[in-house]
Amino acid sequence: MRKNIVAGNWKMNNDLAQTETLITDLLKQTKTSDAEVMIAPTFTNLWHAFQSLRQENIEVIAQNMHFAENGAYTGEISASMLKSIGIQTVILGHSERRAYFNETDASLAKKVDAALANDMRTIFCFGEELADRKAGIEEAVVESQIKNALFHLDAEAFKNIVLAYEPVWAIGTGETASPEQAQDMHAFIRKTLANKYGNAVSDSVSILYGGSVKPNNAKEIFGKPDVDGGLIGGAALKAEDFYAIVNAF
Ligand SMILES: O=C[C@H](O)COP(=O)(O)O
Repeated sequence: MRKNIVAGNWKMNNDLAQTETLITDLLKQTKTSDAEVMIAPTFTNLWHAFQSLRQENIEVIAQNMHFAENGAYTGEISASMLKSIGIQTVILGHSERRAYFNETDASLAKKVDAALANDMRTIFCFGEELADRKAGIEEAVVESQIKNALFHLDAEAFKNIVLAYEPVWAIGTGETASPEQAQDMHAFIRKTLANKYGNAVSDSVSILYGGSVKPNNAKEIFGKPDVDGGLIGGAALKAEDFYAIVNAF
């Protein structure tokens, strides 16, 4: 079902002590919106964060996982390992994973399958680079990322998929897509889904925007009809800023 979601992607930030401090600060905040709240700490802090927040309205999610169930994949973590410590949701396809760790639409399709096979929810990220937007091919790029990684799925699978549109040029740069640019792309994404799966699927999938969302721009971005929340990087590292964004709905 389509929901408002605000997910904080902590990326490779916060050791255990810093994680404890940030969680303490998060628990001091008041939520006034209906948004589902999630945080994605590093793997080493998932168990601690999960234990600290299991009674709270903050879901602890993973930033990545491998597509295999187990085996000789040094340094990797599987869906069932995440499930075994209570993690139900995983971010897949972040542009940093694609850029620095050679993740491709094909490998991401396998990861999505592994998450679904383990009954996990996926926040699937995609988005164009600056050169794509300058060349006017941003919709074609986004369409191919979605098609190549997700269109082998049946309609039922989309109950466990959340989409996150993150234009690469807006991530960590302070340069946000305008609310209109975000809305235009989100409407295009919904149309792409509708063409393949029909309106029942396209209307029910949450589509998040990510890329320099801050307390001072969240309200305008979240006010657009096809924007169902945000995937937040830098601003998720300060509890007050993160909750100002959560409460922007
Ligand atoms: O996963 C989060 C996105 O990469 C956005 O990061 P940012 O809010 O620091 O631009």
